[in-house]
Amino acid sequence: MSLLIENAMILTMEAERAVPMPGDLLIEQGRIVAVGDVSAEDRARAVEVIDATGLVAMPGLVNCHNHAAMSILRGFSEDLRLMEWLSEKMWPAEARMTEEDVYLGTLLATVEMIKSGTTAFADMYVFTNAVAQAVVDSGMRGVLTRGLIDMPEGEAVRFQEARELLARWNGAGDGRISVMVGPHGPHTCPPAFLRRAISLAEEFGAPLHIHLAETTEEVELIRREYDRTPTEYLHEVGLFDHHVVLAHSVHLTPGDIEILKKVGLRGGIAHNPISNLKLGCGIAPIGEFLRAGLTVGLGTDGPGSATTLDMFEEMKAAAWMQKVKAFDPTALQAGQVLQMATSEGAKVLALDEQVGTLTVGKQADIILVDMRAAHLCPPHDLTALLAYSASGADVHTTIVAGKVLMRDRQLTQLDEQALIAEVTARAKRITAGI
Ligand SMILES: N[C@@H](CCSC[C@H]1O[C@@H](n2cnc3c(=O)[nH]cnc32)[C@H](O)[C@@H]1O)C(=O)O
Ligand SMILES: [Zn+2]
Repeated sequence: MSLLIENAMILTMEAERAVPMPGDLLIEQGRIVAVGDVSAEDRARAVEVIDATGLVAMPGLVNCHNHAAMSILRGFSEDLRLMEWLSEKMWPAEARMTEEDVYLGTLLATVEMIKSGTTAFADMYVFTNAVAQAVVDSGMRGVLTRGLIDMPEGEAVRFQEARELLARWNGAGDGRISVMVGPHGPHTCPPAFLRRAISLAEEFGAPLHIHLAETTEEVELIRREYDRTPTEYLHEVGLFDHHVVLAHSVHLTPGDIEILKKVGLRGGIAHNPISNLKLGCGIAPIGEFLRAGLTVGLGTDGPGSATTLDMFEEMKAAAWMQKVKAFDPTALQAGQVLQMATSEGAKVLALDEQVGTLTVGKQADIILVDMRAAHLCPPHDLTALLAYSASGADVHTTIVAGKVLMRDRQLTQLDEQALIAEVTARAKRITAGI
C-alpha cells in the first residue's frame, strides 16, 4: 500500500533544512520513502494520491503532556487553585469514573487531537488498559503512563496496573504505543514510593514521566518537608539517572537548571503554556532551559485544565509568554516553537528515531495544513504563519504511520457525533453533586 502526496510545500523540520520546499512525499508500509522528488516510476505505483496544492506538509504535532480522558471533565470546574481543583473537584470526580468512561473520554480527546493536527501524545492517567485500547482504536501514537500517586489505599493496584501497561501494551498498535512509568509529582510521591517507581522503570528499561514544580505551593511544601527544591528532591532520589519527561517545570531556580545540565538530562521538559497561564502557575524559564542545552517540547496538559488540546494555540502561547516575560519580542521565535511542537517534542518522548521530522525511513506521521485562507495570506514566511496565524481548524489531513485518520477534515475512523452524545451523558453522571 503506497500513498503519494503531491504538489505540497514541504516543511521537513530537519535541523539542517529550515525553509519549506515544493515537492512530493511517498509513503510505503507506513514509512516515508521519498521526500521532495518522487520518480515517475514510483509515482505510478502509488495506490492512493492526495493533491496537496495550497497545503503545507509537515510532521504531525507531538503533545508531550496530557491526561486525555479528562476531556470528560472539561469545563466542569473552572477558576480554582490547582491543589483545590485537584483534591476537591478532579479526584472526587475521577473516583466515580469507570473504565468505560476513561475509554470514551480518551477517544473523544483523540478526535480533538486528530482534528487539530496532533499525531502523538504522552498521557498520564488511570484505567490504562482503556487508555491504550482507545489509542489503538484511534490510530494515533501514544506514550502512556499509569499515574502513580501515594494515596492511603490501593498502592498495590496502581503498581499492578503500571506493570500491566509495561508488560502488555508496550509496542502494541503496530508499535504506535510506548510505555513510561508515571510517578505523579514531588508532592504526591514520597521518597520510598518514588524509588519503587524508579525500580519498576529500571526493570523494564522504561523512561519516566512526572510533574515538576508546577506551582509555588508545591515548592513551599517540598521546602517544608525536605528542605529542598522539587528538582533537588527528585535528583537525590535518583530520578535523573533515567530518561525522564518533566512536565511543567515552571518554578526552577538557576541552581535547579544547573543540576539538569550537569546530569546531562536525557528526555526533557514538557512545557504546557496554556495550562500554566490558566491555572495562574507562572511562566516557565524556557529561554534559560534552551541556553542550558535542555530539550523542550510542548504539551497541553489535560483538557480539564487546558480546556483545549489544540497544539497551535500552545505554540502561540509559548512564544507570547517568553516575549512578555523577557520584555523582548525577539525571545522564543516562530521556528523554535514549531520545533518544540515537532522534532523537539519527539526527542522528549524518546520517539525521535521514529517521528518528529519528515525524513526518509521515519514513520509517516504527517499533517497537511490548508494555507488557502484569508488569515494565512500572504505567504511571506510559512514558518511564522504556521506558528502565529494558523489554528488546529486549518489542518486538512492527518496521517499516522501512513494511515489517513482525517482527510479534507473528514475523520476516517471515528464517529465524532456519537462520541459527543455518549460522553455528554456520562459527564453528567460523573460530576453530579460534586
Ligand atoms: N488519581 C490517580 C492517579 C493519578 S493519574 C494523573 C492525575 O493527574 C491529575 N492532574 C491533571 N492535571 C494536573 C495538573 O495540572 N497537575 C497535577 N496533576 C494533574 C489528574 O487529575 C489525575 O488524577 C489514582 O487514583 O491513582
Ligand atoms: Zn498534568
